[in-house]
Amino acid sequence: MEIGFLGLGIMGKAISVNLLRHGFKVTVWNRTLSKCGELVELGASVEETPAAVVKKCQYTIAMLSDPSAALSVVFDKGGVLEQISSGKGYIDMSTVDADTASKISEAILAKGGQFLEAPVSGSKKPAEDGQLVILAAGNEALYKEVIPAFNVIGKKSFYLGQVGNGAKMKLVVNMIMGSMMNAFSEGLVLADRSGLEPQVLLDVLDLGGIANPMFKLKGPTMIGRSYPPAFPLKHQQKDMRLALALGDENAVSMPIAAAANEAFKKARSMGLGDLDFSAVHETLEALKPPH
Ligand SMILES: NC(=O)C1=CN([C@@H]2O[C@H](COP(=O)(O)OP(=O)(O)OC[C@H]3O[C@@H](n4cnc5c(N)ncnc54)[C@H](OP(=O)(O)O)[C@@H]3O)[C@@H](O)[C@H]2O)C=CC1
Ligand SMILES: O=CC(=O)O
Repeated sequence: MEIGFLGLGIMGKAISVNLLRHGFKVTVWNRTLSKCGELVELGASVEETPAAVVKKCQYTIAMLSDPSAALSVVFDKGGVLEQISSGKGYIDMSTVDADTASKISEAILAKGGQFLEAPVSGSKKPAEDGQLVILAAGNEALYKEVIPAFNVIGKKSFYLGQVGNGAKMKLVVNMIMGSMMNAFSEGLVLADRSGLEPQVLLDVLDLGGIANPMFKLKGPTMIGRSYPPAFPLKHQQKDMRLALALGDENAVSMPIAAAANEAFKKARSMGLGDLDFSAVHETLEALKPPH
């Protein structure tokens, strides 16, 4: 199966490499074209525009930073819409809101193409290992056609029905994750400031009912105040913002998510947006050196 791939950031690169390793032919494009070099060394082809990728491939996957990037790659000059047509499928794995997914879907359908939104849960390492959770919605026939690729990309795919449901599910999951990260961070500081050993807190948490892979993975680096980006903080804040907007639309009060969003915004204002989202830890006053 020949797959086009648009967007070679942390996730797009890991997914494309994984597809190549499993024998898929992959043609890539990235806004900063120089980032395609590493993929070419691994056997990928490269094209100079999203339109050229879509022209070449029956199926094209996108993995882009946010709604504005996802829209730009479809609608701008040299974009997906210029070449999408009957018999071609476009699969957007970016985390966006339901309105953005619907706008893209309508435009692709108007040109005779097929559309699937397929945001993913899981970060850099699960992407490298083909262990993502895929939250697909839209054209069910296209979903079935691309299952061989989804089986390589993820450990489980969900088909969630109409376009928008994938985006909503992803935003709900990341709203919970962002809130958890803030509670975890406060707990690490509280343990430290009250005279406990944070590493022992991690051991206790890991044996109890709230043990989870995120605490296990991020805890040690947070204690060391090191935040190499797996999931950039600016994207987590974007997801909190979009989840809060979904809450507004549905009159769902989310005070905990709102507070978490403020913490991520504060982290961005401190210049931490490109670090891992666990860097929200640095916003806590207690971590700052005394004056
Ligand atoms: N990292 C993670 O753990 C996870 C991320 N996600 C989601 O996946 C998506 C990608 O995340 P990630 O790979 O981490 O992000 P990165 O910031 O590493 O990569 C973003 C990608 O989007 C491209 N891009 C940004 N703006 C534009 C634009 N205006 N036009 C065209 N391309 C653009 C970038 O191109 P360029 O190289 O030129 O800047 C790059 O290829 C996001 O929606 C994120 O929320 C979902 C699950 C996990
Ligand atoms: O969107 C991020 C993730 O870890 O999932």
